[in-house]
Amino acid sequence: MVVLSVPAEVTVILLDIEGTTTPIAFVKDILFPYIKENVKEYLQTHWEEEECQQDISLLRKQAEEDSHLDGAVPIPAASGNGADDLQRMIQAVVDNVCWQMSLDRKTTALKQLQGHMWRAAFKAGSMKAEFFEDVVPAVRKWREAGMKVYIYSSGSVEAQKLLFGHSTEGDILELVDGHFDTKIGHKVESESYRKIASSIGCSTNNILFLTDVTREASAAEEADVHVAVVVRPGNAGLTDDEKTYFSLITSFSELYLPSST
Ligand SMILES: CSCCC(=O)C(=O)COP(=O)(O)O
Ligand SMILES: [Mg+2]
Repeated sequence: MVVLSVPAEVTVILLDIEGTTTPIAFVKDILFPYIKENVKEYLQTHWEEEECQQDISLLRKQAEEDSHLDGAVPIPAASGNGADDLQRMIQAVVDNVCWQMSLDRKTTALKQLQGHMWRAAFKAGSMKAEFFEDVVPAVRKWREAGMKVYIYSSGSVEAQKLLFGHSTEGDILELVDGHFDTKIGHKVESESYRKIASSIGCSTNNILFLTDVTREASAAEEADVHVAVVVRPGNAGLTDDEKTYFSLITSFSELYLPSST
């Protein structure tokens, strides 16, 4: 087995979700189709609720910022003129959400709505989050060795908590010391990692970030964060240069903590 030694200065392990702790297939084949199939009905049922109105305001603001993009879908402001107008607005939000999802966009607006929609499915027990089998044993071991474990995903903090709270391994939320999402900044921007370190109260070089996306790994590395790229079944392939440049692991069990036995 390949072993990757964790530098002695590392005290925090920061984990991506999709493609790192959790199969991309679970996200693409279960989580995302749930949104596409249910978004219209969800909006019709929850339209009057404050949380839903906040989600729509955020989506509308994002749609304005996106107006210069090819194929962008605008969301008109409410005119308050009857049922037809409401149905037109709902359809515009549905089309906007589907357009964003067709590009796998990671906007805070889209991720916030998705998190709110998944809540019902997770709480009803009709959806359970999948984790690779090495994840839970490794995280337990790291914590026993004194490491802090944080999550940084484009999925909203609320969605992250749903996944960890309702997994095929049971409720594993207690294994996580804290969560970050795109509210702190995007994962391909170095500044996000500096803000995460500052929020945890450590230096960036005390963090080891595990992700499947090399652009995220590069951004973290630019901020002086240690990184390893996680290679999992179903993940996007890496170029030869990326394979040479980055430390690669295929399982969390390949990480060796000098402080553990
Ligand atoms: C709580 S994660 C749900 C999956 C998701 O929406 C997503 O965008 C995953 O992105 P990641 O940053 O974890 O690769
Ligand atoms: Mg990922």
